[in-house]
Amino acid sequence: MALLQVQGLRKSFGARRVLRDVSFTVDDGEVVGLVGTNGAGKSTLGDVLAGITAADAGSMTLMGHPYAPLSPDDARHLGVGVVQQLVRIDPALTVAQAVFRGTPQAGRPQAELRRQAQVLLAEVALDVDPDTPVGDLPHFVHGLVETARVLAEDTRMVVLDEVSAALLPMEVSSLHAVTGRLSRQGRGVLYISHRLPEMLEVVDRVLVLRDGRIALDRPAAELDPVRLAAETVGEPVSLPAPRVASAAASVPEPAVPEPAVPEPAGAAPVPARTSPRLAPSDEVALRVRNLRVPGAVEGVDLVLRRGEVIGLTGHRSSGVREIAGALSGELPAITDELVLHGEERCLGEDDAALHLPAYRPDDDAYGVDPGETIARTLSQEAWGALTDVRSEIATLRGVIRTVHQLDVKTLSITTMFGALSGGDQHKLALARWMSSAPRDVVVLHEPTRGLDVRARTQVRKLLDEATADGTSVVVVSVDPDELAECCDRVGIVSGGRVARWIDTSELAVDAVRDRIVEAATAA
Ligand SMILES: Nc1ncnc2c1ncn2[C@@H]1O[C@H](COP(=O)(O)OP(=O)(O)OP(=O)(O)O)[C@@H](O)[C@H]1O
Repeated sequence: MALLQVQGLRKSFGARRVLRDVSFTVDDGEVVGLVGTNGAGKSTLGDVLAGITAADAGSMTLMGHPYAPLSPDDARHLGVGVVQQLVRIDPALTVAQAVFRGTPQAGRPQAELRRQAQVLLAEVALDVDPDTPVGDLPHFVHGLVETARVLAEDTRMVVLDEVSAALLPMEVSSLHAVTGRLSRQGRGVLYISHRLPEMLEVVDRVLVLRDGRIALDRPAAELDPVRLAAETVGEPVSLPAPRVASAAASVPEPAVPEPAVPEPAGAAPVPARTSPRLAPSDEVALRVRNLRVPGAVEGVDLVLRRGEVIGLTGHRSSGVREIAGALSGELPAITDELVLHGEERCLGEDDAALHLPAYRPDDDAYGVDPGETIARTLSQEAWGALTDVRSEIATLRGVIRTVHQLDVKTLSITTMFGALSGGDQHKLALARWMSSAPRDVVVLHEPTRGLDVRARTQVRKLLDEATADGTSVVVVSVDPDELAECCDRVGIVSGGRVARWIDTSELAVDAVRDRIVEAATAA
């Protein structure tokens, strides 16, 4: 008998039919991956399992008993724990209180909870003091605190909704160790992720949610990331090409026409390749010599050419966040030399004025009002300045074009921004930010986080357009695939310095990813 059985689940939001007929099972001790494009309905399914939202039709059983939770507490009580995507824990709680909230242990003495929390936090590889207020933690840590809470609970089924999205490769390994432990305890795990190569390492079976149904249910051993990406979008996908290539090394388009429908699983899909772009110019957009942030950055030299994209990555305590903070002016910094757009500048002890515009998906609701419509969100200031119906029509056409180009799953541009899926919100927020940021030198934190394979290509196109216009970009990321796909060079930060630069030109994306992981692990 299956641990969890889901049969004919349906869920609509107004006219938007998200889950049309979803049926699947999860067995005791089984780790099942759930993938789908942005807006496919993965979190909606997680929310139904968590008792956050009710299905319109269909049935579920857990351990053979009817399962229809009325709230997250009810779901936990019945045996299902869910770590939600974009979870926000009450900032006033300490980490120990957050880990044990709602569990049978919650009433135990604080000292005991503190001790037990320390053990669970170590299991999820989270190096924080259990007395730290949750409000002091970066957002990505909330998912790990919730994962520690799941370990403290006595649930039979666990849903992990994009917990790995903002984690470093070594942190993902710790998460996978936790997943393995849950499985050995006989618990079932539903693991939702867009990071396909990593996901395939940990799951037994994969479900693809497409067009409101489970379009594929297959053992992980029979899949690879390229095939799975194709199954996810329902058509052959582009393999990311090296970002910069000489004409001789450029990868030709496939000679065979692409089939309109997906190949049946078992036959290799025909991969198209995105074209590599030309090398950036020799003109220096930013030169920083001996950048220091007291206590964190020991002396970093950066040279960023016009139209170039460089990446920075490293362990949490490597200093990479502080380098980014210094570049965007959030942290005071000192340099021996600073050249920005050909102009010599000076950063002294009292003058930390390097204010490069920075985009962060971590910002609450991406700095956008979630109650505002897509139309207003994308048209921004221009909306208030509209003087006649023609400019209004032109603005709305632009909004519709963006929504269409970015493949945002919505029936109308009057939909509230906050009602979009996490990935669709991120895509639109980034497009909005890129269109309003000065065409200059910018810092992007994890520009493809939580995006499906097609959306990653769209973001890369946005980057290519911006760099072709002369913008230079510093990408700060934990995800080696993102760095490999987006950057011309990647700096591995360790001990407050760039320990090594990896040149991505003319290398396949997998080769770059392997080098980044190897260098970051060694550092
Ligand atoms: N409360 C809501 N009101 C209206 N529409 C909603 C609501 N919640 C979800 N939706 C819609 O349901 C669809 C599925 O969203 P969901 O968050 O489940 O997608 P997802 O597969 O998790 O996507 P992502 O990978 O981007 O996180 C989206 O089109 C979204 O706009």
